[in-house]
Parts: sequence; C-alpha cells; structure tokens
Amino acid sequence: MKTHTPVESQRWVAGMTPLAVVDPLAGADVLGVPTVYWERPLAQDAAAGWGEAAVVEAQDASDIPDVLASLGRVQVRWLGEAPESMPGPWFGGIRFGDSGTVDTAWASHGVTRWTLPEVLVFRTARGACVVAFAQEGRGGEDLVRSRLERVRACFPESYRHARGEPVALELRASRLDFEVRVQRALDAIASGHLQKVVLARPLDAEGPAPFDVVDVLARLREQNPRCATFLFRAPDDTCFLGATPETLCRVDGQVLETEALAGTAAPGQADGLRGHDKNVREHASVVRYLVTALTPLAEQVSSDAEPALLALKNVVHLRTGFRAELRPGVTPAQVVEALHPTPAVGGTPRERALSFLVEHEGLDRGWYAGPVGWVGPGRAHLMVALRSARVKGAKARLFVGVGLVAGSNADSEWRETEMKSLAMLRALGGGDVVRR
Ligand SMILES: C=C(O[C@@H]1C=C(C(=O)O)C=C[C@H]1O)C(=O)O
Repeated sequence: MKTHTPVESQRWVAGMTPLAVVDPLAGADVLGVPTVYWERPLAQDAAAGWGEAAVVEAQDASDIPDVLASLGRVQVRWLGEAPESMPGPWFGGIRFGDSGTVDTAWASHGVTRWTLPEVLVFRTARGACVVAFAQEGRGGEDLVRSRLERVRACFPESYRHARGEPVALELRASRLDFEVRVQRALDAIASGHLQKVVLARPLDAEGPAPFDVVDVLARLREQNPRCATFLFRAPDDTCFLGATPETLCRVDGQVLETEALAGTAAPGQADGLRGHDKNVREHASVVRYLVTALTPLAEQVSSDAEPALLALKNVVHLRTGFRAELRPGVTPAQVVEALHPTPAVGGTPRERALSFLVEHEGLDRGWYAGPVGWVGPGRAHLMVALRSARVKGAKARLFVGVGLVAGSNADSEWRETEMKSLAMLRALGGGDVVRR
C-alpha cells in the first residue's frame, strides 16, 4: 500500500503482544534487514520495523508540511489493549533541502518518506512488545493477528552483537576540492556576506563485499551509546544509516525539547572548548536562532545557562539544552518547519547561507543533515541526520560537515571532518581506521 498524498482518508487496524525480548535488532536473524531502525542505548529505547503497511511520500518539497501534519492525524483502531509509549508509528526522514547538484542515488529516499511498518518491535525501559498494522477493511484484523503470531513465534530472545570480521575499506575523498570550497566560504565570511556556514563533503568508502548493514547497526549503537542509531531502507535496498548526537526536536504533547549542538574539539582537547572564541561564536549563532524560532510557538522557552560538553567517542561538542512549553494547538509538524535547518547544519544569516550551499557546496546532501526519526499523534522525536552514510551493496557514501566562521582555517576544518567520519568508518570497517 502506497500513498503519495496525505493519509486522512485511511484507517488502520492494529494489535499488540508483549515479547520477552531484549533486542529488536535480533529480529534481523529471522526477519531480515529491518525497513526502519531506531535506537538510543542510554535511554533504553529501541525500535525495529519490517515491511511497509503504508508509505507516505511527497513529490515536492512544498508538500512536506502537509505530509508531516497528516502523520499526526493517523487513525488507528486497536484490537485489545494499545501499547504504552509506542514510538512512531511513522518512521522516516526529510531531505536537507535544495541542492545545486543532483545525485540520483538519493532518488529512492525522495524528498520525504515515512513508513508505517507491518510489524514494529520496540523496547522501552518498561519492556518490549510487537505491534502489527494493516489497513482497515476486509481481512485487516486477520492480517494483524497473523503478523503478531508470526513474530511472536520466531523472535530471538538474545542480544544481537556484530559478528563480522574487520574489513579493509577503500577510501576516496578530495582534500583539495574541500579546501577550495572552504576558501570560498571564508571569502564570503570576510566580505560580511555570511557570518557562519556549515560546509559538508562526501567521503566514499568501498568494502571487499556488500556491507552487512545489520552488523553496521550493531557496531554503531555499541560504539555510540549517547547517540541515536538509525536506519531507513528504501525499496531498492539503498540504506541511509548513522549514529547522530543531535536532537532536532522531541515533542510530547505541549512539551518540546531541543538543543544547540555546535563547536567541536578532539577528545583530548576538550578542556579549552568552552573558552575558545571560534567555537563559542559557532555555538552562539545556534542558540540565538533557537530562541528566535521558538518564541512564536511557545509560551515559555528556557535553556541551560551555559553550554556543557558532550563527549562522544571521536569528538567533543558544546551543547546547550532547550525546553519549551508549546502554545495550545502547535503540532510537531510546525516545530520541524520552524527549526530545520538550524545554523548547526546551515548557517547565518540563514537564507544566504543556504543559497551559498546550493551554489558552492557541490554536493547533494540528500537526507544527510535533514530530520530523521519518528512521528505520531501529538508526539515526535526527530534527530539531525549527522555521522551518517548512504549504503548500497559494497559502496558507502559518508557525509561530514563543519561550521565555518571568521577565524576558521581549511587545515583544521579538514581534520575535524576526518574525526567526525570515524563514527561511520569504524562501524563500516569493523576495526580501527587506517588512512593511506
Ligand atoms: C555538520 C556536522 O556537525 C555539526 C557541526 C558541528 C561543528 O561544526 O562544530 C558540530 C555538531 C553538528 O551540529 C556533521 O557532523 O557533519
């Protein structure tokens, strides 16, 4: 079932069965590579979806707000008890935005794509269960019951570790090309046209055999427990996956949480980060933007008094947490529209920075740096898709970006992109990264 327009007229029937499992990813051994995957190890949340009971796509970027709004109005009739704190039920993402370069390998992910899985296995701190969805109508209830039974009967109880041996990756990237683009950005900053722009570059990696994306997911979550590990697999098996530290928005009723995450140091050099002028300016532009963007939507916006350090395996970031009480009637769809893209992945002034990227970045970001996650009635959790790659067969294209402000230099920005690429490279290669 595929819907290319909002889903108001459709109704869904669903059922739920508790499961004695600890790890939704373990289902890959019997059900194959999940269609969608989402896990935040520290929060003990994990969800894996198989099949597509429905897909909502947009033909054009101008339809994205309608698509998002329609996801929040999904109508589900539960056979028996409804599960508590179910993520989704729609899982998907949105392109970063306009691009001056078209990469057809992104075609199957489209402008935006949201999946209602046929079966969704999820775990929270309270336990695990499987949920099945089918379209309301003749046979819908039977389909739900048989899907639940099939999963209940076969789902492994064990935890799924990465099993493959480390493999050597062939890496391709152009440092010269990146440095030329950084220089153009620094010229635009020096002339006063821009204050900040986040420039990204691709890094192509090839393995000796098709990547085992389930193993890659297992490594991503083990190596990046503070991040959200995600996978969105399109029908042609193009996978977009990663482990991102950056929350775009978490909405639960009227409560909104978001964050400014910008400013980066190597793990050994984190001490000076909070006093480092360039990083402080990079960070402050995001903080100012969030306050301005949230004010029309919220009764009250509060934030941490000053940035804290968020220490990840390969980098340390400056982070300022935000919490807001949304005005009555404000939906997750409106929050996404107001926030994305923040200057953590675009720049300042916003429109000029985005035009600069269309003209000079020379890269189709696709879903990289766009919102990814889940949406449901009155609730949503969307992350910014960083530390990510598009994978098909034995080929992966990684995306890494850096915030440039006055005082940035091409050499240290290149090194920062190298550090940021390690999260994905270590998961793809399964071992330490040797660059030649
Ligand atoms: C653009 C990326 O990361 C963003 C840029 C950062 C920076 O320049 O300091 C830090 C965190 C992210 O907001 C990326 O990881 O690709």
